[in-house]
Amino acid sequence: MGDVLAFRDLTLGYDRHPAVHHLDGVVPEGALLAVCGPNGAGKSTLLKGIVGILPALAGRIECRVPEREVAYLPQAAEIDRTFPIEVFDLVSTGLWRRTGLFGGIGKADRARIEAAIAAVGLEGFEARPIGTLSGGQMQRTLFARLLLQEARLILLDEPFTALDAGTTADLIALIERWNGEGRTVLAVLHDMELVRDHFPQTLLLARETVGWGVTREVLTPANLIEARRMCEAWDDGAPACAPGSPAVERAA
Ligand SMILES: Nc1ncnc2c1ncn2[C@@H]1O[C@H](COP(=O)(O)OP(=O)(O)OP(=O)(O)O)[C@@H](O)[C@H]1O
Repeated sequence: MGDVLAFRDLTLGYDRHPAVHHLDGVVPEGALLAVCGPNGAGKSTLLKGIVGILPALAGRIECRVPEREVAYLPQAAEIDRTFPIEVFDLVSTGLWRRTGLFGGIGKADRARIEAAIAAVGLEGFEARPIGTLSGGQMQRTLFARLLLQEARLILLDEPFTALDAGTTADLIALIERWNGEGRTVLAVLHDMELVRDHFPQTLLLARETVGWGVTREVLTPANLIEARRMCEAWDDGAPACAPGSPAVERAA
């Protein structure tokens, strides 16, 4: 198995101010990688760069997985819960890439959607409008959709924020199942204990890389202090130091 992602002197940012600076490294296929760092370290920005929402200011991302095989779960705050859609229909959108936007849902697909809803413990919630769900139920719904996507590369931005221990444990079990199937998972996480227990590899980011490798070697007290120091010292108004470059280079 090769690498699914490679970052080549990557700089990402907003209005030409870098938020992720000179990132280099590769993510091997099948990795279970935590992306950690203080608030404002550039973690969400990195995921947005990988999915192509944000073009590179300099350097590049090589993504060896076609777009249809990449799944992305943004932070809960970025998801519009007022959209009038029921749990079943939202979960069914996990099949879009296979069925097409207007493709019908057959009997087999209905069974798969129901199985995904059951797998996240939401049986009986199929007809509930998503606006009436609790935060934990909403996150379970989004994981059910991810289950149907069967993506090779799964990007999760703070998937456990504000979830109780039971919901977190259930969703971690799903992540470990995906990883056991050979899928690559990158998750932005703030809970260092959870990372140490479940994520073998960690990228510690503070706009630049503080450490990247085996979790227990990266998440040392010295590295965590250094990450905080680097973020606090960062000048948000600093210009990017190289001219613009193409966005994500992606496998067809
Ligand atoms: N849309 C935007 N426009 C301008 N600046 C932005 C935008 N989004 C993020 N930033 C800035 O980029 C920097 C990195 O933000 P990012 O959201 O990637 O951090 P993070 O590590 O995910 O933080 P957190 O842990 O707080 O979610 C921050 O200084 C932030 O203010």
